[in-house]
Amino acid sequence: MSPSVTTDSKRSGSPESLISGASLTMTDVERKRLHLTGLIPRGVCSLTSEEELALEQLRQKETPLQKYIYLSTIRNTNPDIFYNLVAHNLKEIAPIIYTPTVGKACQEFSHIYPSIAPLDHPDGLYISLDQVDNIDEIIDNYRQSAACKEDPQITVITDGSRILGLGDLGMNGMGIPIGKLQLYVVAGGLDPRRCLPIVLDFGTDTERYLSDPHYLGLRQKRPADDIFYDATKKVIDGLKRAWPGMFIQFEDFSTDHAFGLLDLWREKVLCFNDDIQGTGSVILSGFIRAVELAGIDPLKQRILFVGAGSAGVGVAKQLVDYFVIEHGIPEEQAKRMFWLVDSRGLITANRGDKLAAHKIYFAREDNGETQCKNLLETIDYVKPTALIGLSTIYKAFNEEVLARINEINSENRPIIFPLSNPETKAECNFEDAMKATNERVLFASGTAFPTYTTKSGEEHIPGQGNNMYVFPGIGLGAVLANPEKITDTMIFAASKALTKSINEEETKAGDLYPRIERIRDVSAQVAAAIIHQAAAEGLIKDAKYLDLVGAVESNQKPDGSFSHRLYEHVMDHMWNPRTDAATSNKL
Ligand SMILES: O=C([O-])CC(=O)C(=O)O
Ligand SMILES: [Mg+2]
Repeated sequence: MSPSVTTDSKRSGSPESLISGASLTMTDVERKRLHLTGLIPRGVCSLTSEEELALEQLRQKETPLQKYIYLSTIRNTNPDIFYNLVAHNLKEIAPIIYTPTVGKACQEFSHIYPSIAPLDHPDGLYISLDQVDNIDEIIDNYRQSAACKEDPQITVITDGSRILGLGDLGMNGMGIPIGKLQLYVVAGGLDPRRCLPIVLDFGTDTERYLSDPHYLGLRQKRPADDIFYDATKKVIDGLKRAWPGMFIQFEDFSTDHAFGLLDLWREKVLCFNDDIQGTGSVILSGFIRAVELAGIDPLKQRILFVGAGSAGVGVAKQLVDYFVIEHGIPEEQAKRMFWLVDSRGLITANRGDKLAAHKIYFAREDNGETQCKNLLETIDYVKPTALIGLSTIYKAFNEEVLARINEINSENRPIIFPLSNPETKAECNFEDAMKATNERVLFASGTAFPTYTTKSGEEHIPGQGNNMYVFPGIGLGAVLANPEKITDTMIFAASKALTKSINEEETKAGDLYPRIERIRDVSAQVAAAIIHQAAAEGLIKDAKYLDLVGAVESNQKPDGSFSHRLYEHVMDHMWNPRTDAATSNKL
C-alpha cells in the first residue's frame, strides 16, 4: 500500500504508480515479466521526458477547451505525468483545469464526456434523484471498481445548481468536483486515489440542457425543497455509514441550499462549504492585507458589497467577524461598516419587499427615507472606501463607477475586489481598475487577470482571491487530524495563516496574496493553522496531534508562524506523484 495523507507516520513521495497498466517507463525486465516485449516501442522513456512531451502536446492545442480535454485524457491514462505536469506548470495549467476553463468544460460536459470518460475507472459518483434510495449499492459499486483502492478521505459534492457564476448546469456541474479535487492533490498534497468527486444529479431548471439531445443528466426539473433535503440526507447518511471520517466539501449549490445544507450538517459531520466559508476566508485574508495598506484607520472603512447571494453574504459576515475579533469592537458597530446591494438596490429594512432570510442580517436601518435603486446612487450615498463584487454582473464596476470610487478615495488607496468568476462575469478587470485609480488600487479578483505594467515600467501581479488558497489546506488539516467538525474560528485561523504566509519578496511588491507557485507551502501553513485551532477548541482526539500542537505552543515564533514540528509533519504527509528519482529507487 502506498503512503498517502493518513494519520499514520509514513512519509509521502509515493514511488508506486497510480495505474497498474503498461508504461513506457518500464525496464526490459518489467516488460518481460508483464509479457509486453514487442507490444510497445523498444525505447524506454523517463517520466521527465514523458512530461516534457505532454507539455509540448498541450501547448499545441489551440483552444483552452482542447487543452482541458487533452489534460483530462492524460489524467485518466497517466496520472503521475498529469500531476507532475500540473505541479511544475501551475500558473499555466491552473486556469485550464480550474477557473475559468473548467466553467466552459462544465457547460460542454455532456458533449465532451464520451471522449474523456474513464468508464472502467470511474471518476466519481453520479447519484441521480431517482436512485438515492440505492445509495448503499452505488457506494458498493464504487468500492468494487478499479478506481477505489482505498477508502476515500475527501469528497467534493455539488448538485450543479450554481456552477461558478454560470447558473444551473445540472449534472454537467461534475466538472467542478473533479477540478477542485485535482487542486486538492496538487496544492494540498491529498492522495488522488482517496479523493471522490460526487454530483447529485437532481435535474436542472435550465431549458438548454433539458432540450439538448446529448445531455447526460436526469431530464427533469429540480425538486421542491423537502425532496431536495430528504434526498441529500440519504446520500450523506450513506456516505457516513460507508466512510465515517470522510471530509465533505459542499460546492456550488444554489444560495439557499448552500446555507441550508451547511446549517443542517456543520455540527453533525466533518464538512465545510467552499463558496461560503472558503471564499470568505480568502477574501478576508486579502482584505486584512488591503486594510493594512489602505492608509486609513481600519475602523473608518466603509464597505460596499455588490451582490448578496451565498458568497456575498458569507464573505461579508466573515469581514464582520474580523473587525469584532481583531479590532475588538461590538458586532453591531462592525455590522454598520457594511452596505449590501442586490438587484433591487441598497438592502434596507424598509425597502418594501420581503428580504430573503440570509439578507436580513445586513439590511440597513439607518437610511430613513433614502432608498438607492442602483449602484451609482448607492455609491454617492455610502461613499465607500472598499467595493466588493460578488454579483456575477460583467463590468458592473464600469468606468463611471470606478471614477467615482477614485474621487471618493483621493486621500487613501481604494480597495476594489471584483470577485465574480469566470472572467465573463467579473465586475471589472485589473487594467481598468489600475487606470481609473492612478494605479493606486488595492485589487483582488475571483478570476486571474494579466499582469499590468505601470507607467513607470513596474510589473504588478493582481491578487486572485480565489478559494484555492485555503480549501486545499483546510481539507488537508481535516483529513490529517480528523477534528470533530470545522468551526468558524478554524476558518478564521485559515485566513490569518494565509495572510501570514506572504513572504518578504511578496510583501515588498505590496501583494495581497502569495504567489500561486508557492501554493503547497501555503496549504501546509493553512493546514497547520486548522489543526492548531481545532486542538485549541478540543475537537481533536488523536494524541499525536495534541502532542504536535503542544510542541507548537512551546516553539511558536513571535509572529505566530508555523515553522515547527506541526508544519513539518503536515509537509511530510503530503502526497507526491512518482518521479524519475523515485522510479529508479524502485527498480
Ligand atoms: O471555483 C472557483 O474558482 C471559485 C468558486 O468556488 C466559485 O466561484 O464557485
Ligand atoms: Mg465554488
